[in-house]
Amino acid sequence: MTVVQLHPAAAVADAVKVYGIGATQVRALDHVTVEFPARRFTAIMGPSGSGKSTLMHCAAGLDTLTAGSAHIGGTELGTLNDRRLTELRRERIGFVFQAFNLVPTLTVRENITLPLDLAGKAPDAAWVDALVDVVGLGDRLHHRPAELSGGQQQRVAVARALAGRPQVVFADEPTGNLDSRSGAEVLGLLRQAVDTMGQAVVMVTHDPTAAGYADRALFLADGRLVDSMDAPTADLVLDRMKAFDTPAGSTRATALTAAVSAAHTAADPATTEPTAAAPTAATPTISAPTTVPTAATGPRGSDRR
Ligand SMILES: Nc1ncnc2c1ncn2[C@@H]1O[C@H](COP(=O)(O)OP(=O)(O)OP(=O)(O)O)[C@@H](O)[C@H]1O
Repeated sequence: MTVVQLHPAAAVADAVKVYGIGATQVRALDHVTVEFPARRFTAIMGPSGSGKSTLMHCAAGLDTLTAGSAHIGGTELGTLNDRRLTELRRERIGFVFQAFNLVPTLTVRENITLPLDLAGKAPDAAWVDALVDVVGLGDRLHHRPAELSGGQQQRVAVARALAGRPQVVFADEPTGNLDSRSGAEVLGLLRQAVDTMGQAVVMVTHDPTAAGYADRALFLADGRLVDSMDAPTADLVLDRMKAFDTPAGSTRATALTAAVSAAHTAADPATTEPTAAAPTAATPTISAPTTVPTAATGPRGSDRR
């Protein structure tokens, strides 16, 4: 029997990020090791300034590490020149930002296919149609972003992130500008992308309710990975976040650092993918959904167990 070496969708190892020099130096990441498995939804949480965005930006190749390494699949980002890194971000990563970041002059459909157009690739019409159905914007395809609600715009952004069948979608506070109902729709879409399309999703959030949609929540404090929670619920995450506000919580966070780092270095064979077939833009890692849901999926805990 052939034994196949497996890779997570994304990972950082012993990641250090230092901003500034001398007295103004900030250690935003302090020896963080974490894997983001394929087909899993990971939430990154922690107090303001704990390094969440820095971790996401370095894992996604939007920023460079001071020390340590970052991988997308089997590719180490530090080995790529600027052109290859840009290609990798365009072809293997989907992004969803708090501010939607749609192009105002383009229609909904044009925004969804923009990453493919920029890459000079013909959109897979059946796949785009399936995404449009999933995000429920079939009657808005020729509208411009300004003619849509915030929630609708973010649903377009999610469809755009999924359009190229990326290896991983990074979402930075995707519900930060939305009311709770629109936020729930967007989170349901991300959950659905994981469950029905096999997508890996990594989301930075302050919101315990949002983290409740994830398979695992990671907690950062002072640039360190200090805790993790499988099958998080909003209440459990809220309780964990409250602990950061107390001296005891800080102490506990410090004590947990080593254990959590060690746990995350262990590969998860059930949720990783073959090295020999490390996906590229040409490797279909996501299959089109066979059914088109009529409503956004709820939090992981309520609809899957
Ligand atoms: N470009 C930068 N230059 C200097 N310091 C920075 C820079 N970006 C982030 N930092 C610092 O690094 C630390 C981590 O910032 P980061 O934005 O990653 O935290 P965060 O957990 O995402 O915070 P928030 O929840 O408030 O968005 C903070 O102390 C921040 O001030």
